[in-house]
Amino acid sequence: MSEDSWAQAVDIQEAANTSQIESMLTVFNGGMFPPVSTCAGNIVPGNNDHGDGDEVDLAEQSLLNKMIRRSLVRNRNQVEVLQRDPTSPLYSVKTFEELRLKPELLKGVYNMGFNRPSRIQENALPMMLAQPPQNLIAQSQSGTGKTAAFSLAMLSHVNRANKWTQCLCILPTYELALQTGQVIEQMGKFCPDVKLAYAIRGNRLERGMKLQDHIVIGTPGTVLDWCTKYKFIDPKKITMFVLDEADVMIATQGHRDQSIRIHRQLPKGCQMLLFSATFEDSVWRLAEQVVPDPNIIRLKREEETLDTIKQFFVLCKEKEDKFTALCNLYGSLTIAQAMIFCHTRKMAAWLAAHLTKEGHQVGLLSGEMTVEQRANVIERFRDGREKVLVTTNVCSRGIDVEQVSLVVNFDLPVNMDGSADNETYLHRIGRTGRFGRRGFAVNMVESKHSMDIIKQIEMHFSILAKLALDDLKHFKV
Ligand SMILES: Nc1ncnc2c1ncn2[C@@H]1O[C@H](COP(=O)(O)OP(=O)(O)OP(=O)(O)O)[C@@H](O)[C@H]1O
Repeated sequence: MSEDSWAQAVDIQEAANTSQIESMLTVFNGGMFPPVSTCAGNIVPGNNDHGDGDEVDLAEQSLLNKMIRRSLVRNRNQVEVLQRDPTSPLYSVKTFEELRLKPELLKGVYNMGFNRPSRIQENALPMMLAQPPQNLIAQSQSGTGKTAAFSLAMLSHVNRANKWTQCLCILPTYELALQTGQVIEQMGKFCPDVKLAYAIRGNRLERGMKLQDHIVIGTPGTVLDWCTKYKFIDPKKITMFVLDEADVMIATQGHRDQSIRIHRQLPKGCQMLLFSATFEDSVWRLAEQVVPDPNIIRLKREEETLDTIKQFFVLCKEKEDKFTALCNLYGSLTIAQAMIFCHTRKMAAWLAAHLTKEGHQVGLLSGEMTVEQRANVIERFRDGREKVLVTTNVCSRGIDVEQVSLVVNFDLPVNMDGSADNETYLHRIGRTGRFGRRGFAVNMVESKHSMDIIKQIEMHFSILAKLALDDLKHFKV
């Protein structure tokens, strides 16, 4: 891909964003939204009627508690059932054996407790392993096994006899790089001679050394330094380049610039694999321009959300009201584990401090913390030592903690221009409902603006109202 094609693609993307924003503003100004009613802590189904008239008042928080409890009990055989349901993203026709994985990788997969591939694994693996190598842009819902899919591709791809880096995988955050590296290590447990290195902040190598690790996983800034400044990696020898959370990697300015600079050094013909749960239309077009002749796996809009995640919103008056609502929900948060998303670091710190003052034990993870602090918080959360994690968008993507049954959007996700950030919404709620598990997402709505945001999200995915009404049918107590 030439520098020009990146630049041209970026222009098109920015133009598309502008028209999208304009159309959103038209809707916003159209006065479609009824006034926000103020019933702090009441869980209201995400119905089209947002405040007056026939809204169903579910004031008893116990209802959500009961729903979560029941769902957790029912979680047990959910995966097996879904993997036999042709409409599920976990369904596959083939077995792992039929995907022709090397025996040591098959052993690794089964050792992780995977019985059958998911749809994305079944479809993407043959494309990623084909000869001659083929590029791929792939979209699949959150928690459906994308990480496992490209990890298997990298482990299959390396030639162990060659003692240099052959696969490069970049992702947007430190936590995600660590987590994905751990998946590769687990999956490659029976391929001990395949080596992996982490190009992440704080991992310092001796100057002048040449990496012999076959796979390098990391964040774009450090990977770039390792390729250009320190020359630990010879980028000309890379034959597989993976971008996870590819939409942010190619559309967010900082990541994009670094990804371009890394990509420019790779040899022509290096296989490119792009994965994400979301690709906004303009970003998809951008991806198609930067990846030569790609295979494509793309979801329809209505397939993007998972039926297993039930979504609600709560009407509140102001920040303090949201806090009261959250405390009322607290019993539900700690049944399994919960993640609470705030818009800013300041708000996350405020919320964590107030919850702690109320006697609740919570973890706090936000971008200004040191990498050691961040690693420590996420490890404690993974181990269940903290059942509730208060965080920002830094944890919205990719983090895989299977016990998370509830996501709370204390602040709804918004773009810089104040419009709904639909992609981040999907990633945030996707921290629950991992690989067929049931999950709940509760959105705090406290102003006309946030009601507008929830309405935009609801319209975008056409999902909130339908799921909530279904819930009422099934869970009425
Ligand atoms: N074939 C499988 N069988 C059983 N469990 C699986 C399988 N593939 C992946 N998993 C598990 O499902 C969970 C989600 O997988 P993974 O993290 O790969 O999803 P993802 O699509 O990358 O998610 P995200 O979009 O959030 O990044 C993980 O805990 C993983 O171990």
